[in-house]
Amino acid sequence: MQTLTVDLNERTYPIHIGTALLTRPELILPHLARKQVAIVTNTTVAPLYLDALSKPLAAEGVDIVPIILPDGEEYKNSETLNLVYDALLTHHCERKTTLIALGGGVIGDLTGFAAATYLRGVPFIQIPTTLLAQVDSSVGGKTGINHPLGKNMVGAFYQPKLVLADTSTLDTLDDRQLSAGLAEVIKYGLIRDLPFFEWLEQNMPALLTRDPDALAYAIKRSCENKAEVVIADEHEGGVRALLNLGHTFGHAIEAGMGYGNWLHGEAVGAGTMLAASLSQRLGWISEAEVSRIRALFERARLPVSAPDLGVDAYLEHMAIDKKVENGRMRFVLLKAIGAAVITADVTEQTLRETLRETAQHV
Ligand SMILES: NC(=O)c1ccc[n+]([C@@H]2O[C@H](COP(=O)([O-])OP(=O)(O)OC[C@H]3O[C@@H](n4cnc5c(N)ncnc54)[C@H](O)[C@@H]3O)[C@@H](O)[C@H]2O)c1
Ligand SMILES: O=C(O)C(=O)C[C@@H](O)[C@H](O)[C@H](O)COP(=O)(O)O
Ligand SMILES: [Zn+2]
Repeated sequence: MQTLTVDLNERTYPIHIGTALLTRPELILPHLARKQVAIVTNTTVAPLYLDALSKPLAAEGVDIVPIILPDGEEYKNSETLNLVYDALLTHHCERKTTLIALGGGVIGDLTGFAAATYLRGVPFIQIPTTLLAQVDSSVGGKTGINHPLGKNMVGAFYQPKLVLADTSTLDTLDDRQLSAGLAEVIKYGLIRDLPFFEWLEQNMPALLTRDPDALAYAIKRSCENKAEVVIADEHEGGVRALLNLGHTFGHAIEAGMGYGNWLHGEAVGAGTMLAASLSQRLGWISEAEVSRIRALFERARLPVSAPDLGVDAYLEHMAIDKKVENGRMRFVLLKAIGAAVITADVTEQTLRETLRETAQHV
């Protein structure tokens, strides 16, 4: 097992990464304020991993409240959040009850927001079971739910007490979901870590065939990158926005296509290609660099062309992006592979030209 630390003063917490961690209650017990946990999961993950997590904890005298939600991005909303509050209240969960998120990013984001708001805040633990959740969503404390008008529009910054990334759970993940997770892995290389990008170019076949050492390294390096950014800027006053590369376009794709139709990672992949193309139009990166980025996404089996929602529909979705400041959109763009910046210096004409590319790819 490898352990990283997200150093945030009184909110500091460990990320444990390794195999067969789910069944080790000794990793969880020190982080419980009392011996009661509510395990929030979904109808897909519960039959796979709920018992493996619950039974060893119950054997240590922990009272378990299982909360099993419907599965899908389309359920990351206020109705499902209310189901969590209902269950917590029905079972008399208290301020020292710990919420455990067992699942992918949807469960993690929603459970984290429930924890931030139930009784004005209860402790929570992230047990991510998708690659995407292990490399990104379980770390850093962004929690929340979707609104019909926009992704993650209601939420809170609320850090977990512990992240337990059991890489054995990835054995049951399908290939499409594995690729979706790789989109966020590639993101770290693009925004701040050229050597990691180069490592990914060398090791993509090993990742796709689920070589355990390659996966463990990719997860660790991703979490190190994410932790460094979050430590520098927990509440996204500045540099944290770089973690949003590809997301301004990507969130528009997810909402515009209907939540769940494009996976988050797929939308980030296609959105990152639009960000790369926009960076090229501004003269910041070369055509050769754009091709190199496209080649890596293609090898990760991710879409590199965005759907044709229509330019105006894209602009409408993007106008309510969380990075908008004084009514102006701000974009995360590339100065080079491994060097992202945030800028508001994009004319509507350049943006429209970039978005018109989407129509050419369908
Ligand atoms: N908070 C953050 O910083 C952050 C970062 C990135 C993404 N996100 C959010 O995360 C969400 C995407 O997360 P995701 O890609 O994990 O999707 P997801 O949570 O929908 O999980 C993908 C699918 O895999 C299933 N699953 C989970 N674990 C499994 C396992 N071990 N074996 C088999 N099936 C399994 C799930 O039930 C689901 O059907 C989006 O809502 C996105 O906005 C948040
Ligand atoms: O942790 C962050 O910061 C990120 O931006 C990580 C993203 O991968 C993630 O999808 C996040 O939820 C997007 O942030 P949002 O603020 O645009 O919802
Ligand atoms: Zn993301």
